[in-house]
Amino acid sequence: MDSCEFWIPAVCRTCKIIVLGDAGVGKTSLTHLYCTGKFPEKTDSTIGVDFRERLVHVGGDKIKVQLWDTAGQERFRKCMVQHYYRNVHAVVFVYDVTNAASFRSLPFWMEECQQHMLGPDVPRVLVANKADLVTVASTIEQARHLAEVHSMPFYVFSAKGGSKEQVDTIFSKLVLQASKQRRKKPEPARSIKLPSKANAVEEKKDKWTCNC
Ligand SMILES: Nc1nc2c(ncn2[C@@H]2O[C@H](COP(=O)(O)OP(=O)(O)OP(=O)(O)O)[C@@H](O)[C@H]2O)c(=O)[nH]1
Repeated sequence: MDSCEFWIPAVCRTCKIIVLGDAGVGKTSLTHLYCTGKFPEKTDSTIGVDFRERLVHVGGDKIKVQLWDTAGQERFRKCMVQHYYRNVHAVVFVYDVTNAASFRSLPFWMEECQQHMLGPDVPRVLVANKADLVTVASTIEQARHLAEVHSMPFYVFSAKGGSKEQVDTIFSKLVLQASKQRRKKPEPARSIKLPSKANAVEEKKDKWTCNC
């Protein structure tokens, strides 16, 4: 992981990426690989959400990539759903090539994004994970087609066998796209707003600038 040079003005931007897909498709493994460079030997079902971060340099900017590794199991996610979708800058959809049901669930995850006002301007990618276990009857061609229809980059990947460079390719393109997208958007009008105490923590998280 790159680190902030302590003597440089400590300002960077945060890019919030949510990782969505059925339980067990490898969301935790993928985000872990990106943030630590290693495939985790053991993972537990995510409850609610896990956060992982990595500092990267994109086109001269310092960006804190904040990954929201969401729970795939409905019972572990329903209380958190509203929080996942606040101020999202990019989305990673993951399915498991050995699990056709996880492929069939993709429209559900896309629909959920839409319901939470994530429009097509929010960059997204589709990852077909566990390619090391790929079988003849795999869904890869259908997934490639789905990605094309939704204008998403598509990656056939293995969090287990994939290298740090490969996982970096998936995320760095997404972060670059998200940061370009953000530049296009006008700054929100400045107004005086007194946040309630309950919202204060969430408000703080939503800001693009941070001290790190
Ligand atoms: N062979 C193989 N196994 C993988 C790969 N990615 C993840 N796994 C395994 O699949 C299982 C589930 O992985 P997780 O990363 O916990 O899946 P998840 O999507 O985060 O699951 P939830 O937190 O329940 O939503 C674990 O046993 C991982 O070791 C992969 O690329 N290849």
